[in-house]
Amino acid sequence: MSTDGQELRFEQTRLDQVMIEIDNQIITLQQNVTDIKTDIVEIRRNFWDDVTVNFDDAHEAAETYASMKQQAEVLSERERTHRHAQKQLKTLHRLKLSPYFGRIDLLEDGEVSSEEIYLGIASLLDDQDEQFLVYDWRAPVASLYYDYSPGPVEYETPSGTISGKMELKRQYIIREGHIRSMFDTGVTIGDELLQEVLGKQSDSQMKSIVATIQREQNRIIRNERSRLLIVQGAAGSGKTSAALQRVAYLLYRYRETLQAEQIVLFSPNPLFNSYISTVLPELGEKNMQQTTFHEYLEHRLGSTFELEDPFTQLEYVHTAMHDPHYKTRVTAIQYKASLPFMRTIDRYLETLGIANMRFKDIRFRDRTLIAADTISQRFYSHDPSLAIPNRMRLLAEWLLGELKEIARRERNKPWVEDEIELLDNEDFHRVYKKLQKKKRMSGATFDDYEMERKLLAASVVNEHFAPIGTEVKRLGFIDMPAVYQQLFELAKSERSTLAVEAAPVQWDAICSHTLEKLSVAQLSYEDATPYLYLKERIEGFHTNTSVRHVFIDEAQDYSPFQFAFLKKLFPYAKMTVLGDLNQAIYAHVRADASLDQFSAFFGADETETIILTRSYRSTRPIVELTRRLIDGGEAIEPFNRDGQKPTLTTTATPKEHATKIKERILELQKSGHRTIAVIGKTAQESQAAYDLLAGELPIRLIEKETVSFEPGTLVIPAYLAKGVEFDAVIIYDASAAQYSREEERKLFYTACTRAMHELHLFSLGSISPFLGALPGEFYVHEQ
Ligand SMILES: Nc1ncnc2c1ncn2[C@@H]1O[C@H](COP(=O)(O)OP(=O)(O)OP(=O)(O)O)[C@@H](O)[C@H]1O
Repeated sequence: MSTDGQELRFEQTRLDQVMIEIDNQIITLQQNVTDIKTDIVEIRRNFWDDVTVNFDDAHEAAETYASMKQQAEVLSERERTHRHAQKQLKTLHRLKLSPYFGRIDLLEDGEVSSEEIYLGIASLLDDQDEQFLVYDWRAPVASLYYDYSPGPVEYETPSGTISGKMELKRQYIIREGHIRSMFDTGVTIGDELLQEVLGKQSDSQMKSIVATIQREQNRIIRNERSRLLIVQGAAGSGKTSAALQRVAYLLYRYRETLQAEQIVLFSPNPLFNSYISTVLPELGEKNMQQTTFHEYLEHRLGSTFELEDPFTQLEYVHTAMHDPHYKTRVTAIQYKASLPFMRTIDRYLETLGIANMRFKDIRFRDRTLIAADTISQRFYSHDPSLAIPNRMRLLAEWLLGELKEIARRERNKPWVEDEIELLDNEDFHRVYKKLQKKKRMSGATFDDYEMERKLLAASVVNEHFAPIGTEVKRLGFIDMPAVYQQLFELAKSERSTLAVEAAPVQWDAICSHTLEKLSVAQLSYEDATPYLYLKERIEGFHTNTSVRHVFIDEAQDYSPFQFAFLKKLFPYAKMTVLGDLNQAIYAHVRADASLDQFSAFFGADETETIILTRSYRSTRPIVELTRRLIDGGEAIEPFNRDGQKPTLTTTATPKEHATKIKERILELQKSGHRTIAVIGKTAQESQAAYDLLAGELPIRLIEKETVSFEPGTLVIPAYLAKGVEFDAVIIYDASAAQYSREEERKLFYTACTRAMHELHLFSLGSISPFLGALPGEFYVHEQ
């Protein structure tokens, strides 16, 4: 229902007043900022003038120190105030663009008149600092706006529940100081506003959704109780959006204790990182830490192995069906992702506590200083009831002591003499000074030459031994690759005492294949987490205790093994995992997997699951088609936004195929779409598509290394398009040749659900059975 002219005038007048207030505050604050800056420059310039420097005696030195400290404190207080004022100024400028988006009139129980509460991206107080002209959308009272329609309401505050009656709920679209439209809304947050927001052209960056957060999404954003929050949501249902607004909410709610650095988001790929990077700054918050699971693995394992990335693994799964090892590898991918495999490693660790731990010789100049056997004997001489990492630490201490002894003996070796001859003047000078100091200190007289030689020898040896010591401190004497390799050797041998839990029938072949890879220092993606887990259990877990919240987006792509690992890694963090099993594209995700598997990690009491079924990204006709591609798709509700039906074009030859796609791209460009994506099944197919199209159109190929994209036309493999969206999507080849195996269904679904306004499918030859199974009414078939 739209409101009448008088109301509109009232609202515009109020808005004008708020705009004037914002301008006034900007002017005052700007002046403040300039003054503080002048102060800072002044303090820096005169820092030493205002400090009395005198080091004549201990008392004067202490005075000097105190005066310097005081001056430094004044400076840092001014700098803090400056940063704070700058932040406020930025907030005011953001408010100026659109001071608020909603209003609720709340009559609290026991009050005689209602309060008009305006909601925006930040709070704004009047010039007396008394009345809220705008409330931050994260304030407790603001939850009413998202949770209720007019009528009886209640909300939680830190001091208890407040109840009352909501008499009005209104929404605005404000641009440059003018109310462009306003609606009084009912149950959901205005369809009109959502229609307007969702109907816009996409960008290469995600936008914030604070003005139109839906009730279910609000439950995710404001959830504070659960240790583990699981969000299962259809494609385009706002999982990522809810996650990001949740970060903003947590930073506001716990602003005294929580820093952005204590929140980590695991995202599906580097491109996605840049896609979402502007949302939090837009909301006036710093970005949380962002990484991909692979980046983490790489950081921990990169130099030991040639580490396969998940996209290469995916590429293999979708292109190497004719490889004789294919079945073995796919089974290995699934098994190594499982908890039975983790438990097998746990059992292996128990056996290592008793025998078979693998060590490296500590070597120097082609000589063994301490043999692996000696290290092993020492390791097993420790009390076996001590945890392995503790025994390793004791071992490292012992080795450092041994090395010190060896270093002392080493000083008389001929190579040391030779190196001394090669030393330059500076080294001699350094030793000479040391010698003088020693003499002064001891008051002794000794043979300078003899002493100098000794010192030089010690210095030469120490320099060579320092890296060995560092390596020992890093526990580099453990032969980790051999320990991991041995797991497969032992598990394979028939006499093995190591029971492999739930071993697949191809286990022997898996062992042989894994050993082959390891022998050339290659670590497959499926081995990376188990390897790191084993390493951590031996060396001691590198837990991160400062992180308070971990967000895992696209959680369906994480294996139980990886999730268990992450839980150990962040022992004090609450977890928010968001996913959609219909978009599970990795081979390690079992067909019967469910996000509920994660709940076992924390137990039912500490876990909450929220299901999002409404899809906002795509138009109704697109959702009508895409939801029929998957099992259980009838539960997905399209948001009622109209648009063209998807099209399907079948072509007979590659030439015709390329021509038709080119024509379609040109049409889409003409009709004003900002982002157009040609989505290939794999990198291989995307490269082929790019080669065909690039000569005649301005088009960009997105590869796994690409970290950001600009609006325009691009070719992208489906797995890199995960989490991202485009105005128009062209499925490069929706033929049976590309998408017919069950494993390809989810990849196909993921690709199609990237479209916001238009979806065009092209098929070279006969169409995919996934499409063939749909009634023709869901797309327009073009020849
Ligand atoms: N409440 C909302 N108001 C406005 N836009 C919304 C809302 N919820 C979701 N959207 C929009 O819908 C689109 C999809 O949202 P988002 O990417 O967060 O979904 P998702 O569930 O993470 O999707 P996917 O799993 O397919 O990657 C985005 O353009 C987002 O801005």
